[in-house]
Amino acid sequence: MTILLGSIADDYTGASDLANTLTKNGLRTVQTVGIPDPSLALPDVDAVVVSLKIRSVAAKDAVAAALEAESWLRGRGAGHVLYKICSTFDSTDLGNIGPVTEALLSVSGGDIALVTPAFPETGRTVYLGHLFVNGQPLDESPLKDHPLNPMRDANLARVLTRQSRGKVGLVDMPTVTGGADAVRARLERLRAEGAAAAIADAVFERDLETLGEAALEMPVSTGASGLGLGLARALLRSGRASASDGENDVIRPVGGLAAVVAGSCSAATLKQLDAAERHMPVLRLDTEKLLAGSDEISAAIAWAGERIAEGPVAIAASAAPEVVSRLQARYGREASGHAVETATAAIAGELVERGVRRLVVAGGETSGATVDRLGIPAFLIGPEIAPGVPLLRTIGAGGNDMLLALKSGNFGGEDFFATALSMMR
Ligand SMILES: Nc1ncnc2c1ncn2[C@@H]1O[C@H](COP(=O)(O)OP(=O)(O)OP(=O)(O)O)[C@@H](O)[C@H]1O
Ligand SMILES: O=C(O)[C@@H](O)C(=O)CO
Repeated sequence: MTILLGSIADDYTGASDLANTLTKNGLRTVQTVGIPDPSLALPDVDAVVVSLKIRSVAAKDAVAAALEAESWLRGRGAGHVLYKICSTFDSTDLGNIGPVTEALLSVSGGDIALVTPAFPETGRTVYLGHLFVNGQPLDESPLKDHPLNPMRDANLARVLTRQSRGKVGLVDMPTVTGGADAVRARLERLRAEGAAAAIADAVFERDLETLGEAALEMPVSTGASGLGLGLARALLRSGRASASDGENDVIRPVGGLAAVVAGSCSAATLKQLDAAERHMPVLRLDTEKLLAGSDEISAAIAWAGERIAEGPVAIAASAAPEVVSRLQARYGREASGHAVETATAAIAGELVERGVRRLVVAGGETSGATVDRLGIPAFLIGPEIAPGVPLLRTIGAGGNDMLLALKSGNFGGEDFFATALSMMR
């Protein structure tokens, strides 16, 4: 297998989001969970997205994991590696976007990376280096209350500078509008001034096509699905890849029981859970009890056991910002996040033990913990459920094929859970 485009995703929902975009734009794509075992038979593809769970870990651990994935991808021919980050630039000042980008550059012989989280299809745009989420500056959007990495600064050059050793420049909108040559010239100037990363403006898909064309000539870039779209279209335009129609085998029915497990506390997920109550039983976990060590997991499994034969059920740790803050004040931000993830993953694991084969998971960290717990090695990419969320089919799960959707916290319309389950048979 020779890979044209390699990607390292900092979380699993982000990986499926990017894999969805690459597939929709004509690249045959597979999503692996970590570096695949050599015994895993992967289909012949143009792009591999290696999912890692490194968004919220210490920078040195994120760098080590990303470099290992980079070496695996380059060893299979990847000429360009995209570091897939969140379209809302989720990270902290000690965070990993800067260190991982710089480490990938240093091993690949590159000297500057284009960086843009723009993904216009889901309302993420970058103008003069500032990120807007559905028209609101990042620091005024619901992301200001994120449980793990509250985003309180919309100026991405400033955010990235705080995480980086090198200088951070800007490829502004007038430059992007000038086309790929203007972007190349700007990058040349920034490089000469010693910048190792350049935040790039993008508001429309055509901006991402321009950036994709320029980025493809360099070994490394960092961005969200929008940059993936630009890179995929540039690969097709260059004739190096030819458009594919996607994988039909993905939607073959799997049968079994169906469930939703949610750990995302995003405004979108909270609304989706309220809407789900119209279609299915929804259990809201008591996270105080969960962390106090009471038997909340067994109680949740017993609750599901009484209902699931009749149809899908949903179990959610998700809570409003003030509830999350109370738990964090008591146990600490990382410890409470980790404990809740471990519990939701354990619940998902038990549900699968009891016959669930169609599973929707909401939240990146939650999905990472769940997919790891289930030991799934890789996914084929199916049709899109909502922008940024494809239907996934497990690869290498033995006789236990499953259909999954890993929903990024902020993605999907109000009826996302019902829509996703209706596409899984
Ligand atoms: N009630 C709660 N109190 C405290 N933390 C919680 C609670 N419910 C969930 N969490 C934690 O909040 C974090 C939510 O992060 P997660 O990545 O799963 O969702 P998200 O950030 O909305 O999704 P994405 O990363 O895809 O945007 C997880 O660590 C989860 O365990
Ligand atoms: O880019 C996004 O917003 C998502 O793919 C994601 O990474 C959320 O975890």
